[in-house]
Amino acid sequence: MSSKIIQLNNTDPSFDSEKVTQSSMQRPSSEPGDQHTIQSVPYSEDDWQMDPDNARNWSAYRKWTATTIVSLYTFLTPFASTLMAPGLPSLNQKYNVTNPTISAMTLSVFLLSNAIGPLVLAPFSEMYGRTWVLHVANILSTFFHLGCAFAPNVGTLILFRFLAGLAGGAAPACGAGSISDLFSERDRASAMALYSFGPLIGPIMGPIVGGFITETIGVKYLFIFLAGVCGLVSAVGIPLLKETYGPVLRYRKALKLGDVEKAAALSRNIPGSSGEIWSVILINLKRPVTLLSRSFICFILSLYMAFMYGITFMFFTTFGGMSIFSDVIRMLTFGSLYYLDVFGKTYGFKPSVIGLAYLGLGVGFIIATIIGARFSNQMYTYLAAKNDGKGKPEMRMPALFFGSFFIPIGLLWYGWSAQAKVHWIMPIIGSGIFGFGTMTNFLDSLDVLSALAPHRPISDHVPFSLPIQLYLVDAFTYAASAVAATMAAESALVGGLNSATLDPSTEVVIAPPSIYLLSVKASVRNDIAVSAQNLYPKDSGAFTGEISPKQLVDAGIPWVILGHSERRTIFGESSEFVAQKTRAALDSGLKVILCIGETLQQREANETGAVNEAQLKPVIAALKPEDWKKVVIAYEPVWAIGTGKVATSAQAQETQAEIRAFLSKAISPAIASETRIIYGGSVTASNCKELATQPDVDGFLVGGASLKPEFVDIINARKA
Ligand SMILES: O=C[C@H](O)COP(=O)(O)O
Repeated sequence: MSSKIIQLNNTDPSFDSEKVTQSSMQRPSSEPGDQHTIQSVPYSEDDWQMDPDNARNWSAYRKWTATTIVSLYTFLTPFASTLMAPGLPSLNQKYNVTNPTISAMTLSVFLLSNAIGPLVLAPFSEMYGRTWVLHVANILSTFFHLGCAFAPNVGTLILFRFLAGLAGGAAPACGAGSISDLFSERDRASAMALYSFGPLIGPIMGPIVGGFITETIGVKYLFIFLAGVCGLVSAVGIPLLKETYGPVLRYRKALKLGDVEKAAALSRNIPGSSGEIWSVILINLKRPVTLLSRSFICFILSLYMAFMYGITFMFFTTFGGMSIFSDVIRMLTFGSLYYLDVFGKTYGFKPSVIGLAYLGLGVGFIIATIIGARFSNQMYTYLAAKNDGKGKPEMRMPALFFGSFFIPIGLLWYGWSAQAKVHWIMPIIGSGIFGFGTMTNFLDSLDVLSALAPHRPISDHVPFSLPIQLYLVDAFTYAASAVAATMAAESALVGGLNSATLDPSTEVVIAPPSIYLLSVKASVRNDIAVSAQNLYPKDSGAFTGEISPKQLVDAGIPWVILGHSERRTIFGESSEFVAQKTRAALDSGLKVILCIGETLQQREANETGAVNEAQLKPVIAALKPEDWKKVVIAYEPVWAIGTGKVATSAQAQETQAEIRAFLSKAISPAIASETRIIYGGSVTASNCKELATQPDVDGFLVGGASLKPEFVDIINARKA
């Protein structure tokens, strides 16, 4: 056989959300005999929910202090981005810049790197904790802004702006995750409102403050001022903001208590803990594209939010007084420099007073954060109560509709009153109504995403950037806190495989529990296929809880394992039923890993050959000769599965040669020789090499060892 299949069959419940969840609900996971469950959760989720160190159990004062600091960090990024806009002409003069592209780049390079920053920094935040990523990035920002202030030429200025934008990505990467750490879905809206206030107020305050600084003390002080503000926020933030991220807190707590074993087990819940950091970063970089192209919900929400941000920024530019910044936005949004200067030209406000016209918007934002957030929470609670107390992300939607209603009203009010040149307070009131609708809207769009994905940096809602918004959507794969730990395990496992050097002549198929099929498929490298662990042999009908062959095919899953000994013994599946499933799978175009094998009792009674033949016969009867191209037989002696008692290479070879001989006799010698027969049962890195030398062992079905780094060695068993 030219290739073999190594199949990762995750029967270890540290990767199985259902078992982890059950253990947390029904019994302490340290209960004897629950060895699989306790591997990655040494004390249960229930214990952690009650733990005073869990950020959700902190005092209200501590929680709101943390939220305020996070909001301050989040404010800094858009503030830094727009503060220099009014100073652009002076910067052009200072650095002799005549090329408009280079001039625009000094401003916009920040946005570019700020879009990339969260993709790189988010994995770090989940490995080392959110708080220190925020602190370190802000300290670095301070230096980068100073670099801008003292840049000797425009190239250096662009470089430091790029670096400042990159470091500024920490707040979008960690901010919303911190809020989710601190508040449950039900009482998160007000905190999210405070958190979202920074990103919305930042781009408004930036040009106003920037204009004053440029006019009064000079353009260089824009960056010195920024560095000062960042330094100040660090000075307040470092002592006051403590780590909020659960997996890191639990790990640190175990270390502090000197429980090295528990710490080692908990570290498995932290992505990248096995050193595959770059692979995790790569997955993060790919994930927005994957989700944007494969999830309609993510796509449509991202599109909607991008549209809303576009309208908001177009709206800002009509106030007047931010010449270059307004022009850049206008070019990007209208494609021309069509000019509106409502408060400058229509109402004759001086440039320094135009900034005050933004106060109407600010009032709208504040009312939205108070009333809109409360309305959103009440609506959510009401709908959840009607649904037996179970909240759903969609329950945020009515509040979003409510917010959306005020946006056109505000815009019409603003535009009409300005056009009619009625008193200046009227367009300001219109802007307030618009601000109220926008803020309520942002909160609810983000809450929908947040509810879908509480543990990811999802509401990285720094305005301006579609890539950042798309990144938020990454969180969509992380459905609920109960599975977050196992998802982290998935991420680590897939990350480890993605970064490994694998024998190209080995075909690798991984078979996660069904709940992870799609996410694993989306994140695993292309040369590794994904398999289901079971199916039901009907394409339609009322078979609640079962997965049909057609559903697997529709989901792009090419393989399925059938006849595993646990299906046969625990679920009483007969060989006839396994044959029926095999037929249905092949009819749908799936490939099958067909498990057979004897119990210890049967081996001791010398019935191994007869048992294997009896399990194969119904399948042989159900299949046509050409079907066998799509079938791999996995010989798994039941006594070797999960017991640590691997079959000797001689036992495996002898039995698998017998199976091949039987195929030869029952079907044909050609099919017998072409069909791959793999071995499963306590395969490890230390026994795989010898097993792999056997002529009738064409690969392995690996359970427990597939969850460890040694799985890569098993895949490479035939490599010298
Ligand atoms: O499903 C997996 C196989 O049954 C083998 O499991 P194991 O390698 O943990 O013994």
